[in-house]
Amino acid sequence: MMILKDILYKVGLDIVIGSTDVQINDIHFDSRAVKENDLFVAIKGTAVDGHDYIEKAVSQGAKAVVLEVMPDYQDENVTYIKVENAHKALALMAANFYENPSRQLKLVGVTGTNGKTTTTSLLYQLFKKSGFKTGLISTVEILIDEKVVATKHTTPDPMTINKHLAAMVAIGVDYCFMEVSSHGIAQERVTGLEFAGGVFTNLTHDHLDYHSTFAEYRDVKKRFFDQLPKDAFALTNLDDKNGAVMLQNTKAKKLGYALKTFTDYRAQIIENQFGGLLLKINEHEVWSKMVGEFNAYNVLAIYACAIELGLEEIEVLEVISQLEGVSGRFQYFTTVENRITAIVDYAHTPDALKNVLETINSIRTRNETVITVVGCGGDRDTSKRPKMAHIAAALSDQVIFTSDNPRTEDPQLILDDMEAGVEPQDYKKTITILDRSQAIKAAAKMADKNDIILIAGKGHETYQEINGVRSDFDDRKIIADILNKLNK
Ligand SMILES: CC(=O)N[C@H]1[C@@H](OP(=O)(O)OP(=O)(O)OC[C@H]2O[C@@H](n3ccc(=O)[nH]c3=O)[C@H](O)[C@@H]2O)O[C@H](CO)[C@@H](O)[C@@H]1O[C@H](C)C(=O)N[C@@H](C)C(=O)N[C@H](CCC(=O)O)C(=O)O
Ligand SMILES: Nc1ncnc2c1ncn2[C@@H]1O[C@H](COP(=O)(O)OP(=O)(O)OP(=O)(O)O)[C@@H](O)[C@H]1O
Ligand SMILES: N[C@H](CCC[C@H](N)C(=O)O)C(=O)O
Ligand SMILES: [Mg+2]
Repeated sequence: MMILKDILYKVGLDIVIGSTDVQINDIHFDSRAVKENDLFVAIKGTAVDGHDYIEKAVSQGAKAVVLEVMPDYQDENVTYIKVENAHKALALMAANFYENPSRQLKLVGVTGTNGKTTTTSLLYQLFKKSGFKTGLISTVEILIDEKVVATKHTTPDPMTINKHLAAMVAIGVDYCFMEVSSHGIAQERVTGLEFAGGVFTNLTHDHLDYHSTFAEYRDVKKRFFDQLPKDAFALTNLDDKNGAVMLQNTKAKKLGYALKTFTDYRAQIIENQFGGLLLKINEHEVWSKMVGEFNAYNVLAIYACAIELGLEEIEVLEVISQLEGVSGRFQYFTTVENRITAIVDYAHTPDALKNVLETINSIRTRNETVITVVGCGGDRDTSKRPKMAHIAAALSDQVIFTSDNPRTEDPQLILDDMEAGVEPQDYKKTITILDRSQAIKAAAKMADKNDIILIAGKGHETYQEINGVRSDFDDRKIIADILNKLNK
């Protein structure tokens, strides 16, 4: 409960009709959740306009409404507040409502197309192992130190973020690592949070349905760094074409990390095998269980971040060698009988798929066959479909195209979009099997002694969404069961 006036602190108000001296129980941006004495925020969304639900929210007991356009009909018992940007207002009000928890711990945001979950989860593990109470807000889960909370978004809405940050503060969490998605920045989900640091991983093709051009996608990511305070650090990957752009206008301390460019934090790959990476960071050799060149970037980023947050170099390097891989990211096992390796990876962008397949190709020791099972999500960027199919076919020996959360789309049409990207010389390598478990089964049947099966796109996910309905589905369980049944 909080007085409306206090909730509105620092929210620029255009027009106020009614009193701001009223008690507010809770804040909602969905009319369906509004109860007696709540505040409703009307948001113009991508599907509908929250302004159409103002009367409904009021009829359910809303005491105040924050909006961008004043309605013709106004209830005299309700306070109406017009703001310029309701997304921004919601974020600032959420921070006020939970008493600005981000200021009471050290919050670090990680943005970029790929590597956010990996980097934040490794940072969480690193700080836990170094003895701190730690928080994590990620695609896979939210962790309030050791308490696990399920999540549906990479970057949740501002009420959810602030609620969980407040729960972290309440139990004495010192550091929280969170993923900052481009949707999150564009929709102001992270506005009003005080960050101690920001990290940029990389920028490649994704979400070009939502951000209409690559330049727009890049500029949204940059906005996160533009908003960092002076005493924060801004750490960027200088081997990425857009790495330097992120720091152009930031007030924060500018830092770089790279394998190929001379900058503040540098690493060298000495060995890259299935068992992990041997890296040289600052003249020290460090072993990591993470696999592939792309993970060398993730490891270097967490090292730099830990140093910037004041941890001791030698201790950090020691802990890095103990860190485990992240759920559904290059998660693999090998069968006992025929030494078939099955890898489940969350590669759902062209660049991620290319990295994972190049990693597999560079570290396979014999002439094993690489069999890839991959699909593309429905109701998401259609332009990445042919690109992902092209990469899968070019870099594998056999490919099975299949479904990955078709959502409301016709699964066959998604596969048609994908197939259009396959080069004629690769046609004979590819087949399509709509049903994902059948596709995985076919891959398992094809696999011979020492072969490698990559199952890409779903990683940690435990569902398959078809026609808007989610059913239980876990790539890891399915491949393990089938290989077991086939006695491979
Ligand atoms: C495209 C997108 O990002 N949509 C997000 C957005 O919803 P929206 O703007 O589309 O909302 P809308 O349905 O048009 O409704 C507008 C407003 O009317 C309200 N409403 C609606 C109906 C009603 O009866 N009453 C009512 O008040 C809604 O609550 C909303 O406030 O704001 C909602 C609240 O924060 C999000 O849940 C929703 O995420 C949807 C479900 C989604 O799928 N988002 C994905 C694309 C996403 O956000 N992904 C990113 C990045 C993923 C990654 O690459 O890692 C993420 O951070 O997860
Ligand atoms: N630093 C990196 N550079 C390029 N590719 C990476 C990197 N780290 C991980 N990947 C690849 O991208 C996939 C997704 O990784 P991760 O889940 O860490 O990314 P994310 O940014 O959190 O993705 P999302 O946008 O879905 O939240 C991995 O499974 C791997 O294939
Ligand atoms: N956070 C990403 C994840 C995609 C994962 C893939 N399995 C899919 O469903 O498309 C998105 O919403 O675009
Ligand atoms: Mg993620």
